Amino acid sequence: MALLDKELEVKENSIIREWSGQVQPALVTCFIFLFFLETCLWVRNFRLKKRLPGPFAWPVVGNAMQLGQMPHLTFAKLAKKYGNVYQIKLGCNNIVVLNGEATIRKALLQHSTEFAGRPNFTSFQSVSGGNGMTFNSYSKEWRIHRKIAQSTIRAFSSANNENKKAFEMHIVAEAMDLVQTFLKLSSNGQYFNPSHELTVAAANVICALCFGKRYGHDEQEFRTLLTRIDKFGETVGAGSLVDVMPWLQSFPNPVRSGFQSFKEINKEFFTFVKNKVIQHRETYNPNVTRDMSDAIIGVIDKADSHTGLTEAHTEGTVADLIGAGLDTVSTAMHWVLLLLAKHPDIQSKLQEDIDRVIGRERLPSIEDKNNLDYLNAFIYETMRYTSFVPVTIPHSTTCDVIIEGLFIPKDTVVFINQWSVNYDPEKWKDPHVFNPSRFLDENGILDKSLTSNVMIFSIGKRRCIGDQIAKVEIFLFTVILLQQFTIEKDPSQDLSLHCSYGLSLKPLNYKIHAKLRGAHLLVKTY
Ligand code: HEM
Repeated sequence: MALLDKELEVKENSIIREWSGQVQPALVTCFIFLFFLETCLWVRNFRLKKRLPGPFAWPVVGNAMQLGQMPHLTFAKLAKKYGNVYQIKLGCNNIVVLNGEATIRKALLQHSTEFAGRPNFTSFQSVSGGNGMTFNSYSKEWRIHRKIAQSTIRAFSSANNENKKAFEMHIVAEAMDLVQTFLKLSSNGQYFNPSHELTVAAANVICALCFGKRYGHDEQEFRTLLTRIDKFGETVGAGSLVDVMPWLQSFPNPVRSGFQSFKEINKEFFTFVKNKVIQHRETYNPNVTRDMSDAIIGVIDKADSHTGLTEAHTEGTVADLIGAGLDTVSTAMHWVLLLLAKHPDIQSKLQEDIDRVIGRERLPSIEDKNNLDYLNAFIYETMRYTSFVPVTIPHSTTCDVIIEGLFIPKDTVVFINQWSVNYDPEKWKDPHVFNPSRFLDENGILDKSLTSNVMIFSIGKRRCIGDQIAKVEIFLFTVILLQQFTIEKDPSQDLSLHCSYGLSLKPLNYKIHAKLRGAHLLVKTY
């Protein structure tokens, strides 16, 4: 038996050797053929001006291997060589990359409809049950959908004084809860990673608006859900390989397992939101609008008009707002704390201003915003310097379009490199230096013509619809934390600006200590 096994083994080995002896040259020939074919096509299209400028794309993978860890930096480098509009290839997909303020403005404002689409990516269909607004392409239905989401946000944050105040109180309440949590985590001189607490705080603001409910910092189920959502942006960010190389799904590899967990995260998150919306539907009273979920149910589910939208879109909209609202604001606050700890001189100056304008006897309010120019400058500089949404969610062209004299066909995927706007050396002196004062004029007043040059919320038809509420949240969280604490870095750690890449850039783990500034903490006033 053993002999037979040995014989079979020998036979198998020789078959494998023979097979690989035939297959390997065939593979190499195939690759060389593909390479020459690709080169000939590239040269022909380039000569016939059928192809936009851009780097040579390798067969099968295109330029995927050239993107590096931080694709937005590679995109900016390539713009120096090929101009502000060029083409790369990821897998078999042609992708146009737009760089620089003038080009991006021209595309997204002057040709707003042409650039308002979203690619038909598989990963996008897993988000918000496939019925959200953010990841769906441009259409008549989509326009109605976006209007509903936009007016719901406005109604609950700025439509009238009463709602403005209620929104402000939600944020102040969360900020004060964060103060208590930081105090606990800093007890006995401890240093802690603020990441999770910031996510809970941001999630609670948007959950309070959408569901009229908030969660405690130590509610385990909520914490687990939020930790998993943290990974969401890695798959939908520009340069993610899941959608452009579908063949990666056919054998075990990190991209495939990343996509599996992306689908699970989305399912879990969407089920959480859907259940809340269903509870709202069951207790819905048309005479009392309790929160954003009720408002959206009222406009989509209960409306007589033929919007083309269904109950599934109601759930998709709420999921969109929560998803977009928590990750971005918490990432912004993550950078704010890191930069405060890294620049104690800037932090002291901010606190001096806060003490002068607000003092220690009352809580800050949104009315203080106009009197705190240096703090506003600090927040704008944080957004510019970190450019933490470096490339927008991928767009696509809704029809053929010509930009900067270059032809882009319908349904082309378009990456918009916001980072290139925020680091343009023509616009910003020493862009790699963190300097909030660049936004102040000689009298220390915020220069609004400069702040409008920071690009982080995108522009045009796909511009972020939560920009105003995000700015209010970031201002109130920052001013309250700075009034109560001095943020100190862990002396045993070098505070680096290294971050992970995805839809948003997130700082890598760091630790801080929140040192109480006064003898006692202001009592809760809500
Ligand atoms: C500092 C915080 C935020 C930043 C930096 C930010 C940035 C962005 C960016 C870059 C986009 C993509 C635009 C594009 O594809 O061209 C976007 C889209 C969006 N944002 Fe925000 N966002 C923030 C906060 C929020 C908040 C708080 C909400 C709502 C609660 C929100 C809701 C949305 C929605 C619904 C979209 C999709 C718009 C569309 O596809 O038409 N965002 N945001």
